[in-house]
Amino acid sequence: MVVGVLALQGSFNEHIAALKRLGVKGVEVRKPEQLLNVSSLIIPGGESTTMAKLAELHNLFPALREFVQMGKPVWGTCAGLIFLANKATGQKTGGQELVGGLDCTVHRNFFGSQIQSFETELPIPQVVAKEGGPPCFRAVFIRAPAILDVGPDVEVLADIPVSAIAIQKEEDSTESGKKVIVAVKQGNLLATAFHPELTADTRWHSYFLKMVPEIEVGASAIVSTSTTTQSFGGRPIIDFPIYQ
Ligand SMILES: NC(=O)CC[C@H](N)C(=O)O
Repeated sequence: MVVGVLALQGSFNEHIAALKRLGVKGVEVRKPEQLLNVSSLIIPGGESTTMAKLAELHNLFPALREFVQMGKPVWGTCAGLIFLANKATGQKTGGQELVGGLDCTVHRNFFGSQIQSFETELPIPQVVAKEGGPPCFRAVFIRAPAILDVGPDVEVLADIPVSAIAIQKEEDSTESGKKVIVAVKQGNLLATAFHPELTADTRWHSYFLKMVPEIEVGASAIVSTSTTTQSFGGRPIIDFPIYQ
């Protein structure tokens, strides 16, 4: 079986390239019927409201919801996390359609706009326990969401302290100094507020593939990640043409 990558907008090519490094074929999914041919699905980062409008246009939401409810492994990165959340705050006027299934509330742009994008080293023991390698992962946050609360069946894989800069909207109940959740797993669902596909470390993709029974995964390749960053007030800012 092959892994589907929702290819409406955003970083779907980067996910396909990461899967290829693991010897797994990723196929672009744009139509509901294409979901019949894949064993699992990655919903990439991008612009979630644009992706939602395109998904509506292609009548994808009913099929995506059925795919999740069938227990098929689905991994949402950034905008993909927003897609999977049962509830999203900080939406644009008029809101956006969600696939749902992940028992959490996500703030769509918790860390702010493009200029507040950043990267950091995140310790993620549950993934290291399965994949080995260094204890930390390079986490690339681009106009990133954050998970404000989770239900009882959601396993928190990573969280980070909230700096004052990160609090963008008065409705955020999270005061500076508290933590927000940025990676979770709930049964067949995996979600990260950051972009492993934008680094050369394929351990996240290998971890996800181990959730897919039909797929044999080779050893994950850990290549030192060197994202192009420039510092801005001490916070490395990601300069990713893909998101400009
Ligand atoms: N890098 C991303 O996927 C950004 C997602 C963005 N917060 C949005 O809602 O569109």
